[in-house]
Amino acid sequence: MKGRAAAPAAGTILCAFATGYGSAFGIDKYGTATVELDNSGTVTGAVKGKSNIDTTLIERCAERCIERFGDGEGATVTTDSDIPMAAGLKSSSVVANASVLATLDALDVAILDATTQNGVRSDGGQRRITGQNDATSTNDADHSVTMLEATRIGVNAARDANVTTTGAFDDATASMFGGVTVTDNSEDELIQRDTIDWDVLVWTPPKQAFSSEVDHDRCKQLAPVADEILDMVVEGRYKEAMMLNGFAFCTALRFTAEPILEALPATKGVSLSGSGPSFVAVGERESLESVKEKWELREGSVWFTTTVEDGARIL
Ligand SMILES: Nc1ncnc2c1ncn2[C@@H]1O[C@H](COP(=O)(O)OP(=O)(O)O)[C@@H](O)[C@H]1O
Ligand SMILES: O=C(O)C1=C[C@@H](OP(=O)(O)O)[C@@H](O)[C@H](O)C1
Repeated sequence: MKGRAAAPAAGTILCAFATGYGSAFGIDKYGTATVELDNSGTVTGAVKGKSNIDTTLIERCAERCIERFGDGEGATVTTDSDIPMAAGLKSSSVVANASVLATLDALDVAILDATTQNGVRSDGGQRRITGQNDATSTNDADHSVTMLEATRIGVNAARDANVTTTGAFDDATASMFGGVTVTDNSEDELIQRDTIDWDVLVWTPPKQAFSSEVDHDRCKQLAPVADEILDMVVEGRYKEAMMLNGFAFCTALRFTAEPILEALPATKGVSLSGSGPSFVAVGERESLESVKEKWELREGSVWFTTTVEDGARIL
């Protein structure tokens, strides 16, 4: 049996390194995973076109799905992603979500949408929805699982593979569901989800910053600031939250805040994304064009994308 899935990248509104509360939004750039089950009893990972990448994360995603829903199968998991790795754009959440969904698909496990299951969707008049933590999140005997629980499988695989500090449930839900998500990463709980419609400008410098290597103690000192930012996020003041998050985490993670200054006052929605080194700016395309001109004077790539309302999907 074979399964295939895609998941989008994401940008940061509130980084979870300070308090465990985080917020992120899905963007229109995707990675995919293909899973082929076999009788070997062993799971092997591969990254298309690259041979020097640690495949522990994607292997643990498939293994966790097989341990829970399978019967000792082996598998080959292959990812194909043009999302820069360790750039702050959630490449790890993307491949984890895609690998989990592809494995569940290959195992013929039914994937339930927690939002429709609860009878609420983030459309029409009800923009912001809260309390999506499904009580009956999974039914192993029935061979079914909600997308929220599938997200938790990937987050736990990321913990197994040591590619995360808090588990990054904020990034994982933004990628799995699209829109804006707000989470408590210490409990892997989804607090809030919202839909937004922004143009997004990204600057990715030619460097890497691995989330597992951040100075967590230094970030924790930002707790009082992170509390203020969380209040803004819960009120839907996403752009102001990003601006404050950007200045705060540039200080803690020792990045220059110059790209944020360059984006002001064109947009308040500008931040370092995750553990960096990418920066993201959001708003109307016209006002972001002036930011693009300034960011293009820097080394690396500057590109436009948009937010996405839908997240990961089976292909
Ligand atoms: N295409 C991929 N295939 C397999 N694993 C990947 C892929 N992209 C990223 N990863 C995993 O994610 C890790 C990077 O995660 P992280 O440091 O959190 O950066 P990011 O911000 O990009 O998520 C890599 O070390 C690798 O384990
Ligand atoms: O590993 C983690 O716990 C986190 C990683 C960060 O993202 P990146 O992986 O994009 O740096 C950050 O945004 C998130 O809130 C928490």
